[in-house]
Amino acid sequence: MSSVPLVRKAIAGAALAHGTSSSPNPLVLEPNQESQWTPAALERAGSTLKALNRMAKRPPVHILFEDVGYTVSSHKGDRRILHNVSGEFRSGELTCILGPSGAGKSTLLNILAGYTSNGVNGRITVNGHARDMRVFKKLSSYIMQDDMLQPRLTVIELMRIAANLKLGKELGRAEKELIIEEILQTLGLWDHRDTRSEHLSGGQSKRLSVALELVNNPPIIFLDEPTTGLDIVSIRQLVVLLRLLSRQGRTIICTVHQPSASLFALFDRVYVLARGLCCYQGAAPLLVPYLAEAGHVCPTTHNPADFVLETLLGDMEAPAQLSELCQNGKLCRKLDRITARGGRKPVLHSDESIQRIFVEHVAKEQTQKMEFPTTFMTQFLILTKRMFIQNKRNSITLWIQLLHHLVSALLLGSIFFLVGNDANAPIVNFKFCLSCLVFFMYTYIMIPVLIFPTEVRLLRREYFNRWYSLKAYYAALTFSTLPVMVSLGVLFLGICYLMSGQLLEWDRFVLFSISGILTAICSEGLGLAVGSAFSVTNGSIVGPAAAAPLLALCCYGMGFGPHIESFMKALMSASYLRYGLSGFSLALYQHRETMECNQDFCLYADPTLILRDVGMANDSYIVQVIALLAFTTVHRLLAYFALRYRLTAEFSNKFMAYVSKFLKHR
Ligand SMILES: Nc1ncnc2c1ncn2[C@@H]1O[C@H](COP(=O)(O)OP(=O)(O)OP(=O)(O)O)[C@@H](O)[C@H]1O
Repeated sequence: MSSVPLVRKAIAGAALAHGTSSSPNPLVLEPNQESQWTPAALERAGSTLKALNRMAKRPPVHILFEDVGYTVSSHKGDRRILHNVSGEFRSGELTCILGPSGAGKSTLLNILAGYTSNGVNGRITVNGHARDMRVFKKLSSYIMQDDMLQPRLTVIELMRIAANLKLGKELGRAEKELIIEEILQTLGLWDHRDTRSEHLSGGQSKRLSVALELVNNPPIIFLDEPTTGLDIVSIRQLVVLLRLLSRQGRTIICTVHQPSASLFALFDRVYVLARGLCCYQGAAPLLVPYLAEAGHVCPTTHNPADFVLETLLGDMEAPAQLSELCQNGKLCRKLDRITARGGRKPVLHSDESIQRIFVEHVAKEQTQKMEFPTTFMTQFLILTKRMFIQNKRNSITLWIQLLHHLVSALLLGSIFFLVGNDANAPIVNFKFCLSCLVFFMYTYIMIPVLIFPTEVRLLRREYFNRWYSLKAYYAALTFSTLPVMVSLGVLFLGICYLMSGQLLEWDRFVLFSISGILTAICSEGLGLAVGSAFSVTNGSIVGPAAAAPLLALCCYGMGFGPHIESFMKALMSASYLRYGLSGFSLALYQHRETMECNQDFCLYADPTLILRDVGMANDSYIVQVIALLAFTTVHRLLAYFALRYRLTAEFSNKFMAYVSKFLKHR
């Protein structure tokens, strides 16, 4: 079988991606169009194919699913979203899942990609074997509908990070660079390699999402609504590109809302869903005859994709009727020759050879102990570097933070001006400590509460596609915020300390600063836990609501320290802020000479009396530090687990299932 038509198509796709095509439909070439292809376009397309094929060391993958159903539970009872649909997606084909809004397209894609598994029934096999998610995830990439790109990084930087994380030491630096260049050339992004992701157009962003996932050459790519929000030219470019990639032996499955007639013709296989039922599965050109067979005759001037959607929405009986006709996806309409003109079957390997390659590949993957392509340390270093660069480039946020710390420090310094060594005003100085504590608490709880929910959305695709472990991400996140937090915290405390007239002793200032920074780290952990579990709106309520009782508990007993009730003492020990406040107070008053008294009698000239009356006389500084570290660990573990659950689609479903069970049993 000649490979010339295939190469022609690749050339066409690549040329289109480079904007050099003048053909209205570059994927279908007439013989006399040959001369339109310049040597440069030929060379470029040839090299594109070479590059991607050189990477293609992965097995082709066929996915078969039978009687797949999906049920969600809510307090109103169970709801069936997918009704035992079947189907098959093959290597070398570009498949489109089509259907009206709410038909269950994304749900089916989530199930096939392995993103949803709770509430799912049926069988999914990969090349004849039951799907093993551990292996399958290494073979597939899922580009989600609301996919977001890491901001403040250029296209080439993002590609390098993806290559370093996904390819590890498998390839050297030069080879990685070559692969990156070739992928970007193929996707028409090479000229934009120095553009930051937030400045890319919608179409370029979608193509970059595909480029990032292509780095490790996955044999299966799932894309949920990749064309949403794009103009007609960008949609066409993207679909042509996906078709080119499928021709290299990949299985590409995407959901599409309403493709135009010319776009529809670019898909090899169409899977039509309506009300959770499969209404058609097979070659795109056979959809119209199939509908006619069922009594729905598509006018010749009509777009088949529009017609099928209108039929499914306009005729209440149509989904059930069509589903019965194709046995809910069990029957597939196949074309002997898939392409309309001069093409060939896109299957690149026989089933037996696929089976053999796949079995070998699976065996290899299973013997490899590593869950991710790189070690924890490599992931940690790459992610930390990425976060540092992003933080550094986010100069407005840095300036706002600096201003916030400076203004607050000057304000507090002015309010508590030179109260530090005044024996008449020890309670005022205690309030100064409390104000510093409140500053660290609110600042560092609210930053992650407001920022982290967006970060979770950014993280979702990378985490699901196994770029790195959550532990590495979390460790990098913790580490990357430290330098700014410590520098700004020390600046704030330094200004406050000097203006409030505390004793000018280095050791006291160091202990005072340690308490402040630890309170900030601990508060950030709490903010991360809230930000991981809740949306910005809910988190903005939950964050301060959680902090308020902790704050009340921390300053209980002011003035009657020796008489604090034991149960209140137990409650107070549950507030990490108490340890912060105690740390501040001990740093200022422990082992201190008598304070200045400019009156006849100053009750609190002896600093031990102040500590006694605020209930901290028996506290030890080191215990406060250990307690703050322990709370930091607890908060960060909570945040880690909340994030892990949040990153799986299952979480909300499971949560709703528990709520509904609870309501039913009442
Ligand atoms: N976890 C869930 N809880 C309740 N309903 C759900 C859940 N997941 C999906 N659904 C419902 O299932 C139906 C199918 O949703 P899905 O997102 O798969 O549709 P879709 O075909 O992708 O729609 P669109 O094209 O508009 O994105 C919708 O009615 C949706 O409300």
